[in-house]
Amino acid sequence: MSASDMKEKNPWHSPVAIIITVIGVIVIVALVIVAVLQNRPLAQKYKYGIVLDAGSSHTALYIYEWPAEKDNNTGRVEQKHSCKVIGPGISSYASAPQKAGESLKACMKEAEQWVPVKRHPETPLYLGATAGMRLLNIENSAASDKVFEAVGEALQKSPFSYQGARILSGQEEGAFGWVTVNYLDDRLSQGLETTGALDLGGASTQISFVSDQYDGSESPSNAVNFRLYGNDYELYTHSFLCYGKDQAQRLKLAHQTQSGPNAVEDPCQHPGYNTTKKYSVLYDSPCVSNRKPQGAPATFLHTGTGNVKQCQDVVKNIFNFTDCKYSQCSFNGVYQPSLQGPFGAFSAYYFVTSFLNLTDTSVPLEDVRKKLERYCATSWSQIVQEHPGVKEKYLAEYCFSGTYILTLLTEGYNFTSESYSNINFIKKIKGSDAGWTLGYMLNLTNMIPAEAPDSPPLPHAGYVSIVSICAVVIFILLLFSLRPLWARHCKKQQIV
Ligand SMILES: Nc1nc2c(ncn2[C@@H]2O[C@H](COP(=O)(O)OP(=O)(O)OP(=O)(O)O)[C@@H](O)[C@H]2O)c(=O)[nH]1
Ligand SMILES: [Ca+2]
Repeated sequence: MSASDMKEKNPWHSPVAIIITVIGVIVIVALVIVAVLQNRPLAQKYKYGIVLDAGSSHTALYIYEWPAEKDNNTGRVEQKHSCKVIGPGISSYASAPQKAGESLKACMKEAEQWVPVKRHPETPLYLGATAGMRLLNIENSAASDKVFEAVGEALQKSPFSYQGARILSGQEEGAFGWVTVNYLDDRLSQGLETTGALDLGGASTQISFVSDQYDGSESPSNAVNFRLYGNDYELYTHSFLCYGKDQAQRLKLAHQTQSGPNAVEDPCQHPGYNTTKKYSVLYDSPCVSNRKPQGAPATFLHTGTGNVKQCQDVVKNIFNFTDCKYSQCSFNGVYQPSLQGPFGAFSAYYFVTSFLNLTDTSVPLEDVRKKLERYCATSWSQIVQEHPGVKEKYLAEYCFSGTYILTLLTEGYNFTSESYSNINFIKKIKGSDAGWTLGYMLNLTNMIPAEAPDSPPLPHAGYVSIVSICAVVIFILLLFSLRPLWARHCKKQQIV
């Protein structure tokens, strides 16, 4: 037998064997590629969104980040960075609107550093204004328009995709705060019992929670309906304009100055506190402007007596607990269903309680009151001496703010000694600030689906295992199918 004959008759060179081998190799390679690529977590690429929270007391910028794939995944949006704008809130620039725009520039530049350059044009940028601009709009809508114009001009110059600036309604502010807290806690995606949200700002305060008692039929204006991840939520929410802590302080002082316009002896200030204040500043807000005493002098002397019980009585005066046309109310004739579930309390609730070491709500309410009593009774000079790094503006307010918070929670919202322990004073959840901004962005970018997303039937490791097993089985079958050819080949070799 010639060498060429051998080559022709060699079963390894028969067309069937070659086809089987080629197909086998292709199938195995294809399966391995599929196993590796299928459902594989791709190299992480991120998308970004920016929200400016134009509050009454200041503006803050938040940058959010999430993986570019699977936007709908639970709890995947995280706060990457925040920047506090230097200066007051944008509503304070009513007489110099241009400065409102300029004040945002430093934080906008910072945002450019935090978001990768190639993502700039596709990154949405929103500005939401809250109670400060609501009040300015009531007082002087032309001035409020000018502030928005200036702010819009400044933001349009940024490389981001500017989506507009607007005033949020109190309802939106409350509802988006609730979405943020529950999203960050992964409660929405898992259909768990939700957490109520308590937000205390400078000019307004919000309460939002789900109650079995509330279906929106009584006081429909307090209802917000959501369908999120396949679950329906009927949320109760209310925003009290003028009951943020700065405006509440004005309401209280306005009440106090009614009885003697030259001086206010204030139980909510520390003994020894002594400052001359301008009436024009105190009454420069629609929350109190109609209460200015006739023929009041230009200034009044504000002194402290540091008595928490009397402070509580003065604070109670700013609430109306008597008028209620509903089955039950919080205050000022506003309907509120019975409190239910845990609550997250953020913004000034947290600033104040953390300063006063009162964030532990397992401490009985009576002990909390006693602690506050001791704090308020401490002389102003001692307070200043003990807190050298703290801004005097804040320092002068903690006695009032602590008393206001306890009064608002217990007398206003009807938290009892027992339900008080359901409150968690929080600043951040898993690294993201609690507040309305994240909920606002999730809503505007449609990032929370109404229906539960389809989860893959198997995790990535499961796909790889199954495909590997298939590949091994096919390889074994291939070997078996080639066995007769291999046997014939060996036989021929022996003959030769
Ligand atoms: N003690 C303390 N107070 C703060 C701090 N930051 C803000 N505040 C005060 O806490 C109150 C609430 O602050 P924010 O939650 O920022 O209020 P805002 O968003 O400007 O106001 P709204 O538009 O009513 O929501 C205001 O009286 C602020 O002056 C802080 O770091 N420490
Ligand atoms: Ca706020």
